[in-house]
Amino acid sequence: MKRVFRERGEEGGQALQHALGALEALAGPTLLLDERGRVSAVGPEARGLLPREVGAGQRLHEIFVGAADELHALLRSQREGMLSLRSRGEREALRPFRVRATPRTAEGRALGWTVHLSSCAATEDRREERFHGMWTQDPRMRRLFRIVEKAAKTQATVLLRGESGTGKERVACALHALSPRAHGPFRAINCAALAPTLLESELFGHVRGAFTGAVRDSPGHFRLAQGGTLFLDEVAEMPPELQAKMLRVLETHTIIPVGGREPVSVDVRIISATHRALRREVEQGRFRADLMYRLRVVPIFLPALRERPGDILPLAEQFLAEFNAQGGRQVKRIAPRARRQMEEYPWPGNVRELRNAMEYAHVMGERETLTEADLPPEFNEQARPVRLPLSPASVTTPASEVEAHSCSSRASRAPPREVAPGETIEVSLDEIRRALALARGRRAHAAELLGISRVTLWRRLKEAEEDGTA
Ligand SMILES: Nc1ncnc2c1ncn2[C@@H]1O[C@H](COP(=O)(O)OP(=O)(O)OP(=O)(O)O)[C@@H](O)[C@H]1O
Repeated sequence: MKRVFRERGEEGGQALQHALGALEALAGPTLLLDERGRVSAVGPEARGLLPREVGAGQRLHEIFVGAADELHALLRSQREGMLSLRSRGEREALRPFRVRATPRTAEGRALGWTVHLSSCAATEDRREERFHGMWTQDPRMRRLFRIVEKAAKTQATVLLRGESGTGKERVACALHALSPRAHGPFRAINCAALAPTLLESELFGHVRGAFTGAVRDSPGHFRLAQGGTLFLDEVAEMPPELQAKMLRVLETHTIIPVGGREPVSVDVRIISATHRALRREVEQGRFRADLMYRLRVVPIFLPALRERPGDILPLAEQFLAEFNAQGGRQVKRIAPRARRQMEEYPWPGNVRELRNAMEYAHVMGERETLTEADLPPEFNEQARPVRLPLSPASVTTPASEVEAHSCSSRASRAPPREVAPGETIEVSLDEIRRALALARGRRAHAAELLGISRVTLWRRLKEAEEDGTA
C-alpha cells in the first residue's frame, strides 16, 4: 500500500488510506489536496493514472498545465474542467483528464479539496479534425462540430458564446455553409461597433429622407441577407430599444425600415454571438429575457484555448507551417522552453492571438528553432512583476507605486516595482549598457536584471543602432 499511496500531514494515517480507497471505489481516481492546493494524498487508482513522481507536497501547477491562479480558480469554481498533464519531453503528447474538485471542511475550517480525475479515452482524445477552417483534437470541440452539423439543417436560431478569438464567426459561417440556405447570402454585423441609430438603419434599412444624409433608400442587412443567414456579432451590446424591435422581427418575420411605415417580409435565419453570459445580462436588466429565449434556441459554447491546452502547440505548428509556406524564413521546430511558456500562457485572445504570436515569432526570430526570446513581449512582461534594479528614475511608473516585494536576493538589491498588464516600461540605453556590463555582455542575463524580455532588449539595441546612439 505504501508504494501506491502517499500521504502527508496530520490528516494522514491508516484511517485516511482506507477512507480514500473506499472513496475511489465509489468515485474513481482521487487526489487529496491541502488548503494551499498541494497534494496531501494520492489514491491507488489515481496513482495508476499519474506519473510516478507525482506525490505529497507537489502543487497542482507542477502536475498539470496551467498557471497556479487558474488552477486554483478551477478548484474554487467546483466546475468540471479539462487539464493536461505537464509534458516532460518535446515529443510527449499532453494527456488530458477531466477534473472536478469538491472542498473538504471540518467544523467550518477549510481542509483542502478532494479532486476526482477521469482519464479521457486515448483513441477519442487524440483524433484530430478539420472543420470549416478550424482544427482541433479536443473532444469538446469535436462534439461542438457535431452540434453545428445538426443545428445547421434546421431553421433554429443559434447563440454562440465564447471569448474573443475562439472561432465564433467561423462557426457561424459553418452553420450557414451546411444549411439549406448555403446558396443564399451570409451577412455579418457587429452590434458593438455602431451607434444605436446607425445600427437600426444598418439592420432594417432606411427610406430616403429618414434622417439627414439619407439621400436614397438603403435596404439594410436584413433585406440583403434575404434567403440566407444574418450573423449578429456581440448581440449583448444591442441597445434596449433595438432589442424590442428585433423581438418583433423574430416574431413577425417582417422589418420596418427607418422612416418607413410598411412592414417588409424577410426570410432570414439569425445566428448571434456574444462573449458575455446573456443570462447574467438578463438578470441585470440589460437584455430582454424574451429576446434571449428567441435567440438561443440552440446555445453553443466555444471553449477558450486555455481550456483545451492540447490544441495550443499543434495549432501553433500549423500556423508556423502556413508562414513558412509564404517563403522566407523557415521555422522547423519550437524549443522546449518556448513550448512550456506557450502551454502556460492564458491566451486571452485565444486562437487569433496564437496565430498573431506565431506571425510575430516568425518575423522576429532568426533561427530554425523558435525560442522563448522570439515570442511577443507579453509572454515575459505581463506575466511577472518587472524588477528594475538599476536606475528606477527613468521608468514611467510613478515612484509612489513602488512597493516592497519579498523575494529573491537580486530583487533585494533595489526596490522592485510591479508593472500592470499592458503598461509600457521604458528602459534607457544607459540602463541597458549598465545591465550588459553587470551581466558581462550576456543579453539574457541583462534582460533579466532589467526585468524586460530579451526581445525588448534586442529591439531597444536595434533601435539605438539604427538611430546611431548605440
Ligand atoms: N480551431 C481553430 N482552428 C484554426 N483557426 C481558428 C480556430 N478557431 C479560430 N481560428 C482563427 O482565429 C481567428 C479568430 O476567429 P473568429 O473571428 O471566428 O473568432 P471570434 O470568436 O468570432 O472572435 P471575435 O469575438 O473577436 O470576433 C480567425 O483567423 C480564425 O480563422
